[in-house]
Amino acid sequence: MTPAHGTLPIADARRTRQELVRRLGAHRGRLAVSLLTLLAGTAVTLATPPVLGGIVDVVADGGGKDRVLVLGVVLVLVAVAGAALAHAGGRMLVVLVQGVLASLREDVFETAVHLPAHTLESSDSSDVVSRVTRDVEAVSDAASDVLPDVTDASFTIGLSLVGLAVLDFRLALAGLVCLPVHVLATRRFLARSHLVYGDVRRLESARGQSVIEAVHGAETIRAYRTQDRHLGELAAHSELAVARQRDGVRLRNRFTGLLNAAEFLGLAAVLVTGFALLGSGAISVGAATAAALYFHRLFGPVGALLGSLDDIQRATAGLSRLVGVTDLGREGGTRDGDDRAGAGHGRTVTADTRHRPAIDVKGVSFSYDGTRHALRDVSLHIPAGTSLALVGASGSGKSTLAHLIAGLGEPDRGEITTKCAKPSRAPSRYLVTQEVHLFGGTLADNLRIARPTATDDELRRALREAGAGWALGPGSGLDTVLGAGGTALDDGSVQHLALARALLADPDLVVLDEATAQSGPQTRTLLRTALERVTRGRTSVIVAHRLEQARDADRILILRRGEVAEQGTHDELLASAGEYAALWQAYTGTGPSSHPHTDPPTDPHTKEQHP
Ligand SMILES: Nc1ncnc2c1ncn2[C@@H]1O[C@H](COP(=O)(O)OP(=O)(O)OP(=O)(O)O)[C@@H](O)[C@H]1O
Repeated sequence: MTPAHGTLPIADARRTRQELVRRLGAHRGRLAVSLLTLLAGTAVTLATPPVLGGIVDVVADGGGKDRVLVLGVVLVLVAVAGAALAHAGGRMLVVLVQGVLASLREDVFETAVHLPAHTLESSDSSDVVSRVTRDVEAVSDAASDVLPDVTDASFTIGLSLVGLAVLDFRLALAGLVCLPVHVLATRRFLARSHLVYGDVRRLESARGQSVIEAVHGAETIRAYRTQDRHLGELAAHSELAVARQRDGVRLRNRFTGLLNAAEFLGLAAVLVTGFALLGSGAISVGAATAAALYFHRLFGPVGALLGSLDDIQRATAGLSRLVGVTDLGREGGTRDGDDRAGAGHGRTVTADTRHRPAIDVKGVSFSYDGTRHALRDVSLHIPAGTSLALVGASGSGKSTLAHLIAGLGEPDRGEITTKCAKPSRAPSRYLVTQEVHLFGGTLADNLRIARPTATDDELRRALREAGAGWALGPGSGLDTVLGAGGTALDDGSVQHLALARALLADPDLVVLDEATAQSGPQTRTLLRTALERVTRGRTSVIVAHRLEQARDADRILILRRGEVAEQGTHDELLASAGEYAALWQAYTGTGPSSHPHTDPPTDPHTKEQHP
């Protein structure tokens, strides 16, 4: 019953860059040292071509062996120093970037683990899995294998061109002949590979989703004998993914071919220019040799740089997907009653009622399948700090509306806005549903999911206020182990714990969907008190399962087939003698009254079919 569709968000290029700069900026000192070390390594090796050119000149002039020997020793020293500096700089850079990535990875895991169950459910589970595995891997591999090479290659290219220009600017110009081909090939490659790699990742995700669905639903698939259909779907997804991967390989081969052509063109231009300059006496044979060597030195780095582009593209795509997840946690907004969004960001304990939002729902329509409306043109207003009860037959759209207000999903039409008196931060939202997860661990662990910093006293207070004082009685306590292998709790008790979590989370907006559906008559009064405690002073939306919950709310909205049938206070609605008044009469058996003297025997809902 979740209105959200689609996959998890992906950060745009600007936001991804911003996040990268922010994370790297925190280590700018170390970053500068590693880059300077790499630059120094490249600068040292710049001496190689002129020294080799010097050897050529010495030999051509018939110079002594000693000078050749000295130049030979210089060559060795240059090579050793260059390699040592490149190694040290590269290592420093990798260690730094891996550290930054480790913290990003932790944030992604943290956010993913604490995402509201409904957000996870509404996205393909393989999307989440592929982000925390393949995307993290792609970025991490690029950081270790590609980044040092790319940095080194960039420095080598820049400094080699400077070296060429120092020998003779005409040689540098000749070398630049290959530039237009490089630029054109690269632009074409980047424009297309971006799409192709995006598609490949999406198709791989879809293929993963088919596998996960088939595994999860194996029993059902067997029972309905739909193995062939599922295998067919899986094969179709695989074929699409492989076809797109093939497009990627083709694109890359074409790109590499163009790069090679450009390099040979450039080398030919440098050799011809060197020959001409030598003929006019402008440069020596040694200088012409050095120029050819400088240009030849570019082959490797340019190839490495451009050849890494697809790794960089892949890593950038992965990074955008990772930042998309961490941004979800940063928004800190919606969290499920059973799940806490990322620790450290989001959850706010506030006694400041100015953060309680007023909610405006304007002309909201929503459909799960694009044909039947679950909600149609719903408008309502919830003043800050007040409660609204949603009443209606089963299937009338209560849960859909409640989930949309909780921020899970976007309406197809219309808008839902929140406004608070102190708009310094987004109001925190909390959704309590019937599906309450208990994690393996102690009672205290299970409560601290809602507020990790809560003291034992705060946990006890929350339990008492949520009507779960039994959890502190003899034989129980905060250290009681719950979940598999521990104490089993009945559904009603679990609901009490869910409400205790809501109290600990102390949200500005609380949405209670079926929060008390499990209660038997004995616990009903306790839960009613707990519910009153959770909603008191907070903006709250309650999917009312019993009409006394509606009576306790500040306002009531009756939904019929996804549309608003009536809304008002309990007394107003009784006075208007409409649908709510009729329900109330049937519910209490007392006729119009604001003081029912019996607990209603049954849930007043009947199943409703939408047109
Ligand atoms: N995940 C879903 N996919 C498709 N249709 C859905 C989904 N969840 C609900 N619906 C449909 O949307 C309509 C509104 O459902 P919704 O659950 O919001 O009603 P409700 O009033 O909360 O019902 P209940 O009291 O039984 O929970 C119904 O027709 C229902 O069948």
